[in-house]
Amino acid sequence: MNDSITLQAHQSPLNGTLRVPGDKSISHRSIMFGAMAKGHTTVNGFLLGDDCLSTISCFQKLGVDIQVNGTTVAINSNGIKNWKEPIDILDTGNSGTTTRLMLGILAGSHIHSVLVGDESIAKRPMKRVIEPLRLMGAQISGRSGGQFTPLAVQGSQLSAIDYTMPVASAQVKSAILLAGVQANGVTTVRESEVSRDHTERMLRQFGVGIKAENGVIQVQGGQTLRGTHVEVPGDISSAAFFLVAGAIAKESSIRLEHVGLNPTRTGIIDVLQQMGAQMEIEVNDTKHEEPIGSVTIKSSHLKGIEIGGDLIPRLIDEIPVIALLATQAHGTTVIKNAEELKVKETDRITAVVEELKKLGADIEATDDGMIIKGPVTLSGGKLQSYGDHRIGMMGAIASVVSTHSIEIEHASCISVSYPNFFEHLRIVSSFETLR
Ligand SMILES: O=C(O)C1=C[C@@H](OP(=O)(O)O)[C@@H](O)[C@H](O)C1
Ligand SMILES: C=C(OP(=O)(O)O)C(=O)O
Repeated sequence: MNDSITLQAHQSPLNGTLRVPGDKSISHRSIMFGAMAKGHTTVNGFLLGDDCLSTISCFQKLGVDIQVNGTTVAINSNGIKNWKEPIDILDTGNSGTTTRLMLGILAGSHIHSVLVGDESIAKRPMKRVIEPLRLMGAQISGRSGGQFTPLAVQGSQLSAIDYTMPVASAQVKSAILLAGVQANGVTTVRESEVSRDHTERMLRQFGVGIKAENGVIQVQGGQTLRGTHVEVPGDISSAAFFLVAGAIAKESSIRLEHVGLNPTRTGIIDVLQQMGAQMEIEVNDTKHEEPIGSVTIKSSHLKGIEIGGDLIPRLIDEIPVIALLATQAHGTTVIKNAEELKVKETDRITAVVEELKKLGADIEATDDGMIIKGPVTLSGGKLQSYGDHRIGMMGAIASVVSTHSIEIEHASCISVSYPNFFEHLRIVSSFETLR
């Protein structure tokens, strides 16, 4: 597919106000929980990205009535027990979240289904979800003993487990909790590093009793979800690209409004603060389950830092753009404990290092992250996206400081999480304001 995009070297100030599209993690869950619930659910600010559209199409194949009107979605369901068995495969596209959370949901249902995704999904590890689900009694088979898609799920009555997570993963945690809501008994999930907690927050919103304290989450099985209203904040993972752009471009100021500021997701803000970025944060909405606010960032003199430990799950998807940020910081930035990057849409350690090197960055891969030395003047060139939206956007943002134009190959993959990304990049580079 020839869908490359060339960005002229910008090197001028960036200015403007943006409202980034809805949070991807929350958008997925709003559809899943609305489909599981009895009654009517409305969603505001839904992300019309390819991944979330895959989630909608899977539930429509299960017979759930889902109406999309712009970024508002209405879901009418009689609960899981009334889903119909699909005669077609459920296509989860490029979405790890859809694939893994649906495994947990479908394992406890009454139906048979087959989950298939794209080439990237076929390489991503599913054993981490299948293993705990099988301990609950799930009947799942797939390639290599159920490690990879396509995966066939024969729904059955599940039993609760007490499970200690071997990896910090909100997808694994959520799959177990969503199976747990349907199981006999109390399911306990223990995490040593806290991962995003949207599932816990949203289950509460749907009327489910759930306890979460000090990394121990417990849910009693047999509870019924009740339809509700979900307000989706802007995605901080999308905002991250413009936070970095504003910090590294000269004489710039970018304001991002209506962004989700859930503390399990704001590692990027911690990193920018530790690097010395000029930033203002206002939390202006705490009436919904998820805190929402505005972040303004200005061109900054940045210094290299060490990023690792329990900060990693709080910024895992932002690491590609953080690596770009580090190329413009004074000193050395070390990113460690981030081996999970190897099993995302692509191996993001290799992809980031290879592509930033093409622009002249001083960056080297390590077993669990990367080491970046800065500041370095970035050149231009032809970059690969590897079909990975976050790698594509990292390359595009590099053009705000590069000396020559940057071509991004297969840039259409960016619509997985940020369909109007290039429009927003144009807005901040030409002083317009979007409301
Ligand atoms: O639960 C979620 O919505 C997500 C969890 C993270 O994945 P892991 O659970 O694999 O860390 C993240 O990388 C992904 O983009 C979305
Ligand atoms: C890893 C990501 O998503 P998923 O796991 O849902 O494919 C991402 O959006 O960066």
